[in-house]
Amino acid sequence: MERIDKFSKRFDSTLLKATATIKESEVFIDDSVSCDFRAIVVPWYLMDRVVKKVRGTDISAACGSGFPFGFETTETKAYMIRESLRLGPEVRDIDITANISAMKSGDWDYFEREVSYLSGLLKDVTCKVIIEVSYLDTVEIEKACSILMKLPHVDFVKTGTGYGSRPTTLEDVRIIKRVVGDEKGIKVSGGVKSLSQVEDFIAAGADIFGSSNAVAIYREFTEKYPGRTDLA
Ligand SMILES: O=C[C@H](O)COP(=O)(O)O
Repeated sequence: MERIDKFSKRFDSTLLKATATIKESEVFIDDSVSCDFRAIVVPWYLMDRVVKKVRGTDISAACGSGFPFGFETTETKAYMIRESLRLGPEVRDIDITANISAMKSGDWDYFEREVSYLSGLLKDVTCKVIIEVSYLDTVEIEKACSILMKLPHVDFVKTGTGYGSRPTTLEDVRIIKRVVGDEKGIKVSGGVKSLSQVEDFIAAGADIFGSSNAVAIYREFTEKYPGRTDLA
């Protein structure tokens, strides 16, 4: 797991709502760069703009594969990964959405085969797998995580897309943490809106966050803890 020593580096700052415009994305990218977040995510067809803006920094231009339901064929998802990596070395993260239908069907062989293949394409890039916990029961979350534990190139279990049926809960994170321990990181995403939520999630085992509200949360942090670089 990567070392995090700065609060801003806990955030993948995301703008993925359906109505995101080019202008809004450009302002969003500039604001996110100024906060020095871990990564920036905008609609895929605009990711080249992120790549240009983060060049020369350690901010990652993070791309998705199969967002937001994971329904594409495995080869289509592999193509999305290869296309993303072709944007440049600034793409240091790929967030793969696992096939939610396969998980709900109990087709865990498909889930494992697909994620194993796709994560294998990402040996030098951080690989996160979104399991969209809002649609899973406890047993399904545990099953998905136990499979991800077997896959060496999976770095993070990611909880959601922001398009699920509910925000991630503390209990979701506790369930994941019980299975993955310190072997995999946990990225909480979907409904993360405030600093107090972030503090509670970290206490439950979360490491990093995907949020469309990262700029506001970062400002809340700097106001609440002036002079601090990270949570105690
Ligand atoms: O993948 C990250 C999501 O876009 C986060 O969505 P949200 O912060 O709007 O819930």
